[in-house]
Amino acid sequence: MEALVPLQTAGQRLSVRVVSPGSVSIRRSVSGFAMDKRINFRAPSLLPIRAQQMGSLGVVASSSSSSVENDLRIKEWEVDMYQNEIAISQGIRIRRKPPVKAPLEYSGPFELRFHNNADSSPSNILEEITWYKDEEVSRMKELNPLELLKKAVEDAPPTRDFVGALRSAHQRTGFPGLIAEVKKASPSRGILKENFDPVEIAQSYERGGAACLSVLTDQKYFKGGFENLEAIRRAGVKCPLLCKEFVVDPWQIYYARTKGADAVLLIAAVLTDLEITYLLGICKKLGLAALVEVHDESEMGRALGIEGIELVGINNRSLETFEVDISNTKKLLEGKHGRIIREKDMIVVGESGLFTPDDIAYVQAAGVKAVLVGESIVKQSDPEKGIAGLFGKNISHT
Ligand SMILES: O=P(O)(O)OC[C@@H](O)[C@@H](O)c1c[nH]c2ccccc12
Repeated sequence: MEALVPLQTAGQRLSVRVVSPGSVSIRRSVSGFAMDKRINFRAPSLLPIRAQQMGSLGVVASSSSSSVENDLRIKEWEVDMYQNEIAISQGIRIRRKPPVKAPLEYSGPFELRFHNNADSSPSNILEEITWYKDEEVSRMKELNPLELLKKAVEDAPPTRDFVGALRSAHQRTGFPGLIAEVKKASPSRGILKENFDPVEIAQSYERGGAACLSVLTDQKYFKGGFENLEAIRRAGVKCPLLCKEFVVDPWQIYYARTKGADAVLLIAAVLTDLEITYLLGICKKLGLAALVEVHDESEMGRALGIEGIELVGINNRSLETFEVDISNTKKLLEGKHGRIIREKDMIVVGESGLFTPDDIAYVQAAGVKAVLVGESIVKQSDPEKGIAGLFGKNISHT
């Protein structure tokens, strides 16, 4: 992807280059010296339009470099503001970056609006994680450029069938297929397991009859890591693996694929419909399944309107308040939404707060064909037995 927009202004040259689906690099050359600036975009598929908008700089740029820089800042800021507007119109409360005041001399469509949303501390934990992720991903991208990841993906072994594994476990056991989570800690519960050996836990889950595994890769808030995903895959575990991450950029999907993931999580509270559609396309191209996670009616409605979703997760925990209520799964599967899900034969995953055979029976009666469980099984000294305890029955293959 090399969309080039060369702009000639007095004494200097600007060019905009698309470096990855989510970012462009702007190069300013003045008398032989080049300076690069990277801008990340919220809605990557809007990129060609954005690049054209950048083109208008050619008209507004003057010979003074500080004014060119300010024009750039204004464009960058406006792009963020447009993207926030789209998110707000879809009922998304999570802001993807800390709000920034309008650049100097700004006049335009957002003139009267920026102070409404100018609180610069995150409103909840999900927003905090999202803001941190944005920075973290920018750093990681520098170390692992997309071009290299794309090459690595070409040589990567094929992915395993995540959805198929859930369906066949459901058929084999008569219970919802289990996605067992390798989880050391969480912001709401603190450390769940002190002597945490991800490979041992994964193998124990597999022996216990888990259909798939979920591996938390977020380091800062969940004490996870991509090295856990890699190690579990390398240890010969056969269950398909879900990379449990806060995806805000397409680059993360390529990265997950190179680290051994078979599926990724997409959180509807953070991503716009267009982003979900775009990221689903990348997953498909890379042979990955996508678990689209919703928490309320509005997110469920959005997810059902997006073409090509096979797996919907209903999180019983609010990532904004940490409140857990397993009746959320039932509530979101009643009425129209439940009907659409049955018609489309989608798999719904009941997520979080499941501890007992009664809990499993409750969400199964509500209509889920799979469950995602962390705390209640990871905490057991023998996670394999933890699974039998959770279902009230041994569900292993033997
Ligand atoms: O440990 P629990 O309550 O069984 O929950 C597991 C899983 O659902 C939870 O970890 C989870 C669901 N969605 C997420 C998104 C990000 C991080 C973590 C999660």
